Amino acid sequence: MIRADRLIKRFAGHLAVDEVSFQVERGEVVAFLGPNGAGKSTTMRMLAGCLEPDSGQALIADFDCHLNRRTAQAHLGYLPEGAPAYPSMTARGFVRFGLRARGYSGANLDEATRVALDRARLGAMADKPIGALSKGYKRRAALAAAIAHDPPVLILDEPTDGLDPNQKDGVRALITEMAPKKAILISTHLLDEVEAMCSRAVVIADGRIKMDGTPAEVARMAGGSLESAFRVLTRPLADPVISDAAEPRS
Ligand SMILES: Nc1ncnc2c1ncn2[C@@H]1O[C@H](COP(=O)(O)OP(=O)(O)OP(=O)(O)O)[C@@H](O)[C@H]1O
Repeated sequence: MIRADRLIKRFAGHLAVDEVSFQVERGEVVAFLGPNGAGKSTTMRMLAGCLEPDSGQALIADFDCHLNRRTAQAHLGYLPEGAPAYPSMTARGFVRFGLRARGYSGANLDEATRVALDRARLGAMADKPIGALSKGYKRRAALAAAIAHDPPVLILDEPTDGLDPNQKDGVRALITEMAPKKAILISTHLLDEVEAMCSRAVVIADGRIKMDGTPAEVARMAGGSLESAFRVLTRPLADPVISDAAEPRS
């Protein structure tokens, strides 16, 4: 359902994404892991059809994200980094706006809006301007808009960023609930999140894929802990190599 095939992206000569390839099938929740600046958001933006790759192909539900962008995006819910871009709109208005653009109207529009706001737990905040919401509620407004049309593919860039622990649990539960019918790619820096809800982890550093496996397989390559594996796999090239790969850096 999601396919990155040798994606390459340069910014002013800097190679941000370097021949990245992986796939996500229906029923999978795949974690996209990597240090700051590794190339996660850039890859996700290319998969979402928001950024053109220099070369390689991004496919959503077998549709090319650039040659066939509108059809690909019809199958996709994308939560970008940060907050929705319309601070004077309410969260409800923002969700309705997105649904209308996708052709929803009348009772279907009302029902899809109600379900999305409910699933993202907006509560009374649904009718306040987005600009007046806290960071966590802004994030939830964006999440509601991403899932409102019940797409088969979700690309969620740090979906729990800015949420308090209870709300993090709520979003994880929502992702787990949606997982059987969807292909879901999430980026996160929270390794407990990966163990709690992801069936696979793709690790990226310096724009290149370092490992693609189940969380247990990734953890096993460095003594059984995801944190140690993350450190070993994403260690800057200039760092000295530790003789025992099973030991995390201090
Ligand atoms: N629009 C842009 N113009 C120039 N450089 C960019 C642009 N977007 C990203 N980059 C660079 O590309 C590299 C990858 O950035 P990206 O945002 O994809 O990383 P990331 O893995 O999502 O990081 P983080 O975990 O901090 O969100 C970085 O070096 C970043 O500075």
